[in-house]
Amino acid sequence: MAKNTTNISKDIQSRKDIELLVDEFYKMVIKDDLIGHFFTKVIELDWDRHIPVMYDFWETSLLGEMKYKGNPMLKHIELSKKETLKPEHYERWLSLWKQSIRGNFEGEKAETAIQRGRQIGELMKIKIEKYT
Ligand code: HEM
Repeated sequence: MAKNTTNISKDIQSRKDIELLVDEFYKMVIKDDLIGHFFTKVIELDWDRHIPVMYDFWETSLLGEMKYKGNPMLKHIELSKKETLKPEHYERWLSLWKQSIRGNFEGEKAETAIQRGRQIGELMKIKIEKYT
């Protein structure tokens, strides 16, 4: 059998794994024709601040380290007031999230990460419709 030279077949287990995942995700996001501009034009993100927040968010969600203390719903309600978040935006977000997970990890946490992304996205859609 060919030697596995990638880290596929390894589950998400550490902060380092989360960092790799989030970095891979954002590499795709900023180039994306449908949602990239939310991060580069609608909000001119301070990446040095935003990226560690995302590491903390996913570390909290997947590894149970209670590092993230923000309110993502509120952030996206405010975002959607600037440019409406539509179903196709959530779909693309989820599709990129899935690609970055499936391309790098495999296992229980990897599946949980996909489920969480989907569930939180669904919840955002409902809340944003209600509050914008
Ligand atoms: C339509 C899809 C989405 C778009 C276009 C989007 C875009 C953005 C943008 C532009 C920000 C920065 C907001 C700011 O700092 O003012 C942000 C923050 C964030 N997003 Fe999303 N997002 C989407 C979906 C999601 C989903 C489904 C999740 C979670 C599973 C998520 C988690 C977060 C978190 C945790 C933050 C950081 C909030 C904070 O600073 O405390 N996003 N998003």
